[in-house]
Amino acid sequence: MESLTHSSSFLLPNPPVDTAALTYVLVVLNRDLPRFTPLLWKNGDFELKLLSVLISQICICADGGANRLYDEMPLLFPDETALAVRQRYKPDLIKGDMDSVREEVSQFYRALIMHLDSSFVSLLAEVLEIHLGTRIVDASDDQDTTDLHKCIAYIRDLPNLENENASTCVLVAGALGGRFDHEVGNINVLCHFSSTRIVLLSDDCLIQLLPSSHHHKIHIHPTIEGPHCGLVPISGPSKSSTTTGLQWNLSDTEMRFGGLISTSNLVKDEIVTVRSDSDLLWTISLKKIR
Ligand SMILES: Nc1ncnc2c1ncn2[C@@H]1O[C@H](COP(=O)(O)OP(=O)(O)OP(=O)(O)O)[C@@H](O)[C@H]1O
Ligand SMILES: Cc1ncc(C[n+]2csc(CCO)c2C)c(N)n1
Repeated sequence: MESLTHSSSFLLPNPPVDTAALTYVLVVLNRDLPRFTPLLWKNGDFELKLLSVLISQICICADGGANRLYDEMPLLFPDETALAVRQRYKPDLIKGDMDSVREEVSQFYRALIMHLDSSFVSLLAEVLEIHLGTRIVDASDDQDTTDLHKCIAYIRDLPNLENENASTCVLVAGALGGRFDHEVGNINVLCHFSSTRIVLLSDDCLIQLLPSSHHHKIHIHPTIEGPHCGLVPISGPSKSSTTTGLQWNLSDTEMRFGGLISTSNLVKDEIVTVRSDSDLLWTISLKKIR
């Protein structure tokens, strides 16, 4: 069976080069904006941003997630004007049923053409006819899937990412805390799009799916994450799960809700390995100091 490698190196202030092996897409949800969100925005610099349009790194707001970006991103940069911050962190797309995003916010981003200082960049944009204002996609006709689901479906179907599902990683900011129905809905999105790498993030922890189709090798970065972690059989009972690198390892162990699930575990090594006959959620705490 093939092995998948996982790493939270996207949260490091200076990510190692191997982070670039994945194409990251950021989705901002309608929940407190994690304070590390600017770090996830590899393309916060507008020149890089333009280049990154060409390599498909994008930021999408799920409906009311745009309000969070508009209201809360400037608070993370108290020495700058709100306008300067909003210009730098402009979403490429706002998608959802549009019952939460405020009109002034969608109007602001729709009209926002990135401020271009570099004549080379503006010329390139002109030649390539790149539209720099935010696209707004109203998907209010679908009341059966969540806004996050709609955003992931959009990413999965992007023509230039279609054949690169395995090397695309969607980082979802603001996925946890607050309403439990939303949290469960977000976890359900991990299960629905199980072949897409998706990481749910809050200030406190991250959650991702470890599909049973693969063995898993998780690189732990102790400066930013751990030690608390958990493994949860999310799609039904697991007859056999085996791990290394944890304080309480599983060894061909059965897990199910109502029986044993692995919560309040601790990472011990810098590499954790997991294999299971059932899809598991991996969760690890994130450190406050970053
Ligand atoms: N409290 C929360 N916890 C976790 N995720 C959330 C929370 N609130 C919103 N989200 C996420 O942000 C997305 C956009 O939120 P938004 O409030 O715009 O959704 P909504 O469709 O208006 O929700 P609802 O109509 O149920 O209030 C949701 O699809 C969900 O993924
Ligand atoms: C059985 C069932 N339960 C809840 C909803 C409602 N719902 C689920 S996702 C969504 C869109 C939220 O942006 C809405 C309104 C439904 N359709 N079917």
